[in-house]
Amino acid sequence: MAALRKLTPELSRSLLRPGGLREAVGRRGVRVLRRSPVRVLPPQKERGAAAEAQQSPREPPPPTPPPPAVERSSAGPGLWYEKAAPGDRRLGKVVTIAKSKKFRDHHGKVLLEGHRLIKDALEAGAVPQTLFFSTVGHLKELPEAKLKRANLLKVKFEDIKSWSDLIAPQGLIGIFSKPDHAKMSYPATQLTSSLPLLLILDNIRDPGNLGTILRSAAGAGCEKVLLTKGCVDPWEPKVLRAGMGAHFRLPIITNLDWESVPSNLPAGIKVCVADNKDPGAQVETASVLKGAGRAGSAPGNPKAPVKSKPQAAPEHKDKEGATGVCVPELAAQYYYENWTQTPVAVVIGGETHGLSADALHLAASTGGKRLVIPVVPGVDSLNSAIAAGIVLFEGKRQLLRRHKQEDERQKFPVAA
Ligand SMILES: C[S@@+](CC[C@H](N)C(=O)[O-])C[C@H]1O[C@@H](n2cnc3c(N)ncnc32)[C@H](O)[C@@H]1O
Repeated sequence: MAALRKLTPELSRSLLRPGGLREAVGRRGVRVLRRSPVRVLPPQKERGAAAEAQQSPREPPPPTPPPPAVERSSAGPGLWYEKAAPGDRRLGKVVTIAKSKKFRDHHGKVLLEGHRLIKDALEAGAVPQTLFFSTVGHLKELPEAKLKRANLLKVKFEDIKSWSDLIAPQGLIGIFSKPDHAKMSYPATQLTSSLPLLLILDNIRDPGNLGTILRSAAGAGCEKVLLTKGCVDPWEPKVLRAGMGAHFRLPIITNLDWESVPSNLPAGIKVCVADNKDPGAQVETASVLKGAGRAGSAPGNPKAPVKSKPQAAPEHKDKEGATGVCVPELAAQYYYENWTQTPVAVVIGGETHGLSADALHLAASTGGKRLVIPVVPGVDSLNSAIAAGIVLFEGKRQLLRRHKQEDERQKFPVAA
């Protein structure tokens, strides 16, 4: 009976509600209340009255649950950030993006780590989506205006450390929309130092090499870099790390097939190839299999046996009967002899197979040459990044010297 008395106020409240209640007997003989499975709604007016009755001061409606708590703090005017709860799924995404090219391509997102890289990216106009940081101080060092549309998420340094690839993580990682070179604005100093010198990369597979080459290209003042299909993704974390910000200093055009390379080059360009192949061997084998490895050592005398005019050789079959793609003959010269004209491009071959037949055809069609870095006989080819550095900085030296000579001719014209 005591239990029944306890229920009485609840029962009376329930009876006020439309739809009615029915009583049922509980397991231990105590009457408990159950909602009727069928609710008959009164006409609209009565429902309003019932609602009013529910909202009377004596009968307050049950409080609506509050929205999920999001702790937001200010990092400056108009700059709000959240604190990540343990197990926040956005943190997991970071790792996925970092590791999967497929994910990066599919979602059009890239991962950038470290203060300097993120600052460079923001200044070049890259669009941040989410920024993970461990202290508010990190945000203060970045251009504030560029952060306003990003999700800012404060996480524990230990978490960043556990995702980070860096030896000394800085506590700052960002997910950005994949930058579009056509929409980037590169640093003024880079633009004013830019030379009519382009770089084409042919199957560079190693992330460390690609990053190092991009860094050298930016340092030499290259106008842009073209990456043919087969090169490693430049947005891979290891490439970004080795690139040291080069990605945001000059246009990098990716995933090109050889047919579309010429349309990405300025008109009238000469394309040269950096080549470790011994031109002496070229006389005997005017054609090589497409993609097959070629002689690895640099020549003693690169000029001796080659013809100066490039010409395409016909297709042939090799000993095993596989159809080969013929490569044209190209004149060879040492890299330190004059090869620059305005504009000029250099192709660097891949680590495994060296220069492709496509690269050699492009060079032949533009009147380009093989550029040879002489090495001690018996020493194998140079690392692609080292070769790129040597050739690019020599190209820079030649272009600047020519520029200086032209300047002097204009200042002090020789009287006819
Ligand atoms: C590691 S090498 C390629 C080795 C490859 N196994 C071959 O035999 O061709 C990669 C690229 O670096 C450049 N390179 C390496 N050594 C060079 C040299 N001595 N002179 C000019 N370019 C060189 C070439 O563009 C070459 O295709």
